This record gives sequence, structure tokens and C-alpha cells, in this order.
Amino acid sequence: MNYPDITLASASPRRRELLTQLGVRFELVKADIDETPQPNEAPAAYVQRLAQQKARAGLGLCQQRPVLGADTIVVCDGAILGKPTDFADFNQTMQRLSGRSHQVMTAVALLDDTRQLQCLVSTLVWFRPLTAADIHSYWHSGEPQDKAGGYGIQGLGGKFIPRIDGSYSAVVGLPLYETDQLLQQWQERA
Ligand SMILES: Cc1cn([C@H]2C[C@H](O)[C@@H](COP(=O)(O)OP(=O)(O)OP(=O)(O)O)O2)c(=O)[nH]c1=O
Repeated sequence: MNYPDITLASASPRRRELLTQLGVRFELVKADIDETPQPNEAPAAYVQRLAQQKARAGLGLCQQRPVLGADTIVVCDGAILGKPTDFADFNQTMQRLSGRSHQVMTAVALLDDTRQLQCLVSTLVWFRPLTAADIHSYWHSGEPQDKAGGYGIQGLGGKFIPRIDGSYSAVVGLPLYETDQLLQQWQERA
């Protein structure tokens, strides 16, 4: 595939692996941004703003390549469930997700000084009912700590998930189909 060479503005090993899976040639920069939601900011607006800000922050650090930034959030009843701050926070999140469905939103932004392309992918994820023992042992596995919503579908967390409706790779952190489309669109209009 004829993709542009890009910069990935991300510290996430999952995003790196998914982009490699597509066969994209990229360099890495780490874009540190403030992830605080604005007052009354809707989840879809928030996740798109963060993806753009990560890409923008990367622009200053790269050598004239388009920069890709992405953000993933877990949304339940309109509330954004971020990375767990401690066990109490994680426990609350798991109680909320237990035995029902929620949304995972991933936004991707691809930009340089003159152009910007972006997409938003929303996936429904179902959790089976969780016991207190499930929640404790999952926390102590060490997996939830750096993950939006406190779980990883690609890891141990997958055993709680009987079904999804949408994009598996988007839940992990970077939607393969939509990212391919963005990169192709970028190249076509280069
Ligand atoms: C829901 C879910 C999230 N996640 C991950 C994807 C993201 O890496 C992380 C969400 O946090 P993000 O803030 O989107 O990303 P990040 O901080 O890991 O990386 P960066 O901002 O540098 O690109 O949670 C999974 O790995 N599996 C899952 O099932």
C-alpha cells in the first residue's frame, strides 16, 4: 500500500503495533497534553479534541511529516470513564460496566501545517456480570492501570466480553479500517 511516511504522536505500545500491522512507515514522538475535559464537553467532542491536540503537539517535534494522534475513551451513560486512579475508582468503574453494554470511542486525527483529516469510531462493548472476586483478581493482574475504562479487551479483560458491535482494533486504540482510509485519502490528495 502506498501510504505516506508519518509521525505517530503516541506513547501507546498498542497504537504502535496496530500501525505496524497496517504496514505504515512511521517515526515516534511522545506528545504530552492536558487531558482534562472542558466543562460540559460531550464525550465525542472531547475524544476528537484530544486526538487533534496530540497530533498538533507532535507537529512541533517531527520532520515535516503528517502526524497521527489518537485517543480512546470508555463512555457509560454519557460519562467518560478514564484510566483508573486507584482500586476504589477501578471498582466503581467495573460495577458500572458489569452485566451491560457501554460505548468505546476512538478518534484519530492526521494533520500537518496545512491539512487535517479525522475520524471517530464508536463501538458497543458488552460485559458479563462481574463478581467481587473477578474485580479483585483483575486489578491485581496489573492490566487495568494504564487503560481507558480500566480494561483491555486484547488481554485478560477479553474474558469478560461476550460480544462487541463495531471495531475491535478501535477498542484496542487504533481502528485499522478507518486509519487505512484516512491514510489513503491523505495520499490521494497529496
Ligand atoms: C478499552 C480499552 C482501552 N485500551 C487502551 C488504549 C489506549 O492506549 C488507552 C487509552 O488511553 P489514551 O489516552 O487513548 O492513550 P495512551 O495514553 O495509552 O497513549 P497516547 O495518548 O500516548 O497515544 O487504553 C486498551 O488497550 N484496550 C481496551 O480494551
